Amino acid sequence: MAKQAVLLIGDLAHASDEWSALSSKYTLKEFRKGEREQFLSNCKSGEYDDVVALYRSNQSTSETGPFDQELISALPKSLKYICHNGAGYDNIDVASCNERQIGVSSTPVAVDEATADVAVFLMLGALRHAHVPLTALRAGQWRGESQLGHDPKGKTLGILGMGGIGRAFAHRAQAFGLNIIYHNRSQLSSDLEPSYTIYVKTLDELLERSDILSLNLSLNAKTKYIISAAQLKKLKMGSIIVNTARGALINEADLVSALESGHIGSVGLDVFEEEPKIHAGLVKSDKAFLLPHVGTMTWETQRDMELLVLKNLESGVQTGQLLTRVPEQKSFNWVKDGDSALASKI
Ligand SMILES: NC(=O)c1ccc[n+]([C@@H]2O[C@H](COP(=O)([O-])OP(=O)(O)OC[C@H]3O[C@@H](n4cnc5c(N)ncnc54)[C@H](O)[C@@H]3O)[C@@H](O)[C@H]2O)c1
Repeated sequence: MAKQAVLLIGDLAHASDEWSALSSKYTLKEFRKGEREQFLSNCKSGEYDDVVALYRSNQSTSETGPFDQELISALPKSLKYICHNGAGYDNIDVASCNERQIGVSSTPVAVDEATADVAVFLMLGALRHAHVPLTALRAGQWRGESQLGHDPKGKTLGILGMGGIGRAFAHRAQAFGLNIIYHNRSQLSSDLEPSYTIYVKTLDELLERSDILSLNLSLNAKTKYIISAAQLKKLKMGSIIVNTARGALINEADLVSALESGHIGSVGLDVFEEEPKIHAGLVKSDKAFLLPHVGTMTWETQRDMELLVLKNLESGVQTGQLLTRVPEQKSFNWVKDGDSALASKI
């Protein structure tokens, strides 16, 4: 019997050997580099007509463009699984995948620790206005215009979105003596909810009580601009915002106005509304501690993410189950539930 085919889109940096080893079981096809038009044309020509599962990533969006309705409708009829490398998958039109009954997995869990580490780094950087001494030192001005910062101890940290990264951040934040409150779509079950956190029922209450607000929820049509001028006003004067989730959760222009007025004391941001473009008001602000979306950029985490995508791909092809299927697909009757016990150990 002919081997089933799997397709790699974009590059692998850490799991090339594991990918190559799959050739004993599957026909390996690759679209490592190219343009969207070329990829669409390959789909139409029948080149991928035997492909059952594909590997893609946030990075490979630069080769194919987003997996939007146009691209998903061009994918071969044989395709059953899109195994995505990235915890965020806002560049995949999941609704179109649902229509075609294509399963989609992402890489939660593997990203939690590294991204939470960056959230801590950003929180401390924002509390200390670290941008000023860092740039002064390299300009030969020693401390330059550095001013006193703030301690985290005794402040209230409000976490919006208490998933894997939110919980990993809470775990770290506890060590700094912060009081931790959170708001989530629903309160976490007792086995998931850390004992040192308090659930608040509304976003408004979270905003009103927080000294530091951390965004840890996913971006979708409902959460875009969840923090805009009206929500920023509800935060205390001088409060701090940390965002490691997605830039478009915050209206960046409103954020810049709030920073300029002093209502927001400082920000620590890893993500931006129109990456790689950054609002000029943020770039020039001494109150903004900024990183260029490096949340998961460690050797260990990048390798774990690549391996998890390959595990999803194999699990899909072998058993019909994805280990870390995106939550939007969990209620469909064509979905076979993954082995959640296994997924939680990854
Ligand atoms: N900076 C980076 O490099 C980086 C790395 C990994 C992930 N991320 C981003 O972080 C986000 C969170 O990742 P995660 O793995 O913790 O996701 P997750 O799915 O485990 O958690 C998200 C949480 O947000 C909650 N939520 C969703 N909508 C909400 C709403 N309207 N109000 C309140 N809560 C809501 C969900 O209930 C869930 O508990 C991802 O979606 C991704 O975009 C960024």
